[in-house]
Amino acid sequence: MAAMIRLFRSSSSLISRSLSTAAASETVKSQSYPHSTSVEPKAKSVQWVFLGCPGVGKGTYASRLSTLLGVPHIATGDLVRDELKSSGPLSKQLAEIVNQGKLVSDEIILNLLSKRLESGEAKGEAGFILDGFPRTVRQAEILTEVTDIDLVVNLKLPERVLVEKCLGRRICSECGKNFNVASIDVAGENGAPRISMAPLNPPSQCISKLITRADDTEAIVKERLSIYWDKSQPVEDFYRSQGKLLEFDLPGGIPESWPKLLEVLNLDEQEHKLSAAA
Ligand SMILES: Nc1ncnc2c1ncn2[C@@H]1O[C@H](COP(=O)(O)OP(=O)(O)O)[C@@H](O)[C@H]1O
Repeated sequence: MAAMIRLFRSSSSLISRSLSTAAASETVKSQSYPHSTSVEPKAKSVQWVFLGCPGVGKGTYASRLSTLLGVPHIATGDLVRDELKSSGPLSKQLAEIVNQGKLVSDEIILNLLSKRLESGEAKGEAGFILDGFPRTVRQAEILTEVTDIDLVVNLKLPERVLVEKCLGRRICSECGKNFNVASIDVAGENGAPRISMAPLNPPSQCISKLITRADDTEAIVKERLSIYWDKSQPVEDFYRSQGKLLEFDLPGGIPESWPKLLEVLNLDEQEHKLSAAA
């Protein structure tokens, strides 16, 4: 136990050093979130967290917002998968955990995140959109100890849609882009609206190179969902009680959801300006 605490301490102090540098740059403060926003993207560096079940689209929307706001999108799932691809000593140990849909230890995640933040700091990165972290209340507490989070966006979809989306997910092994071959049309239950999502098909040059994540099988997706309800949903309550949680029910696929998300974040004007300038 003492060894574990020492490891947490050293990991959090690493994170602390990296994050406090990011925080030293001008940061959007939380007073206007989650009810109304007045962000001036690019001019300020946000420190946001994306929460949501496996398959909800955290990576998609966090990545789009990171481009719009000029801050790095840091996904701990990607850090874990990069480590898995390497031949490092951690790789075999991680494969067993991840392929069963279980959570990696806080110690490993904090080390991977610290390394990523340090390399970003060296490149002059400021702010961040975190995706997949924090995933436990303990991780959220550690994050609170080391920096201020401005806003936590909680993306939501019905469970049936989540499973179908995970099973339809494909990645091009060459260009790394994500696609989804699922054609989703789920009737609304208990007064919720119907949800339809057209497939996001790959271009012809990617078709022969598509791969599926080893943890995107039906049994493992269900295991990941049950771990989410058990370990990660309390993180929603953690941030809700701090008034930082912005709940966002996705109305459909990217064409329907992206403009609505920009609207609730008060970023729609900004996107118009950017697309007009492009
Ligand atoms: N913050 C974290 N804590 C523990 N394990 C994590 C964390 N982030 C990622 N992982 C590991 O990496 C896997 C893939 O993460 P991610 O791509 O975020 O998955 P999901 O699609 O389930 O949201 C997780 O199932 C887990 O094993």
